[in-house]
Amino acid sequence: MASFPLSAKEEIVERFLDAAVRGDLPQLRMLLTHTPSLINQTGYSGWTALMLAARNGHYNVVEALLSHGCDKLPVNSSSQTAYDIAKFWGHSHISNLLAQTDDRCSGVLPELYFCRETLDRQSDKRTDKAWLEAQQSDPNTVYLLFSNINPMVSRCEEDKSSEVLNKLCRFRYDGVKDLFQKPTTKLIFLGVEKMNSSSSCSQVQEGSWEPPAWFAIGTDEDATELLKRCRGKNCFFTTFSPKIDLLTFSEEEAGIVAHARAVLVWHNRYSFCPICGSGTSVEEGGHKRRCLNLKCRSLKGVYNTCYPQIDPVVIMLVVHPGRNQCLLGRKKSYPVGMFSCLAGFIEPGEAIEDAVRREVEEESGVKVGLVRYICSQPWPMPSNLMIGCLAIATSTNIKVDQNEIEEARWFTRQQIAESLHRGANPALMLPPSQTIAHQLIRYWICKNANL
Ligand SMILES: NC(=O)c1ccc[n+]([C@@H]2O[C@H](COP(=O)([O-])OP(=O)(O)OC[C@H]3O[C@@H](n4cnc5c(N)ncnc54)[C@H](O)[C@@H]3O)[C@@H](O)[C@H]2O)c1
Ligand SMILES: [Mg+2]
Ligand SMILES: [Mg+2]
Ligand SMILES: [Mg+2]
Ligand SMILES: [Zn+2]
Repeated sequence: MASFPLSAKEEIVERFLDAAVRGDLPQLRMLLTHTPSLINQTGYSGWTALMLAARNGHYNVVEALLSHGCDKLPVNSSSQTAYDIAKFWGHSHISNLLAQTDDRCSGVLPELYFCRETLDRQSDKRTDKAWLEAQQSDPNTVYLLFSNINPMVSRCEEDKSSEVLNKLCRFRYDGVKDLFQKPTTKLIFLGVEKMNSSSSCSQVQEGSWEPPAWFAIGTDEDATELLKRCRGKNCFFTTFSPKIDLLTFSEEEAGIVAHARAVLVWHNRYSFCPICGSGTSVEEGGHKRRCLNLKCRSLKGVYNTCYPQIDPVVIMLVVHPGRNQCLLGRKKSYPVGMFSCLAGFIEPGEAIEDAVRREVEEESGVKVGLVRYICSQPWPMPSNLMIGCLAIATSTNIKVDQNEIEEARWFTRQQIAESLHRGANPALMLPPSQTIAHQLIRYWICKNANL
């Protein structure tokens, strides 16, 4: 077979990869110092230096590559990451190293967006009326304002490179107390601040530090009037494209928004007793509604209609029986090129596993066998609980239910890894990292191909 001379660039890539194969750390370091862009390059074999070092058991080379910020996500033509390769060849010290360092190939999910419990909910305090009243007028208490279920926010101008764009507007008692007089105002006790490094040390030591309480206020007052309380600051309510706006809080604030929105939307929907239609009173720091009709059945025994409701939804990454492809679908409403995990509401009397199997078959015609729960995420659009699973398909033919989704397709690990690694490409855009769908997909890619 004729061989063609290598270009200067190809030659240096091959020298770099050869150093990784041989475990020649000084040579590898020298090349990397001269040409840092070599780090994630692949040669003719389609393997990166990390894969080659992992294959040949060169722990120190893997370590050096990782310390230079090497990407662990790329896969070879057999859809194996460096982690898979190290594991396959029995280099457990290397696969352990690849699994430990950072979030991405560990097969361990990072904390999900909307999941951080920034406040201590102190649910026992919800029935302590005197304590709640004292907190309301306390000058340290923090109030968040919601127009309907949308929080008042200001644009974060400090760090333009950050993904955090919106910051919750915080008010003190004097700035909002007039709203308490209105009968339609809802006041939700969200919890108290957890002690952290910013809590005053001397006060904590003396035991005199009382963590500030946080409340959400839901009001139907005119939004423009409400915004005047910010005195000219760049504030607004997240009414426009709520999904996008709600994904641009800090992790700390996202969890608080998820809690408040789900409770407020429940108040909006359940202002009258669902059992007898009478009016209701609000109790327990906004976490309960009691029917005012003394003869109502809801006052006897436990009625879940008295408490905030959430809707459980299954969301699943369906894996091909051959393990190297996954099934993603797109709704008409998705941005062009975006595909995501299939999802659907759990129906009454249905177990999670059955809901997964039914929704996948309804939407794509694909049959599912094994279902494994992975993680969950509150999804305040407005009050879903997303239950994330991996599911193994037992059939592969796709027949889409056009009412629910526009298209479903099998994607290879390579296609997914490339989209995660290089960002959106015209063929495949994955949902943003704040979604459980994205994290399930990443989790599957980062794990060993054998589930
Ligand atoms: N966080 C994520 O990554 C992510 C990804 C996909 C979907 N989701 C969320 O999951 C939810 C459900 O997904 P879906 O729309 O594909 O569900 P789905 O496939 O069950 O289809 C929705 C349809 O089912 C019916 N339905 C049945 N029970 C319902 C209920 N309790 N509430 C509302 N409608 C019900 C309605 O006709 C509705 O149009 C969506 O609202 C979406 O917000 C989140
Ligand atoms: Mg669906
Ligand atoms: Mg469905
Ligand atoms: Mg459904
Ligand atoms: Zn009633």
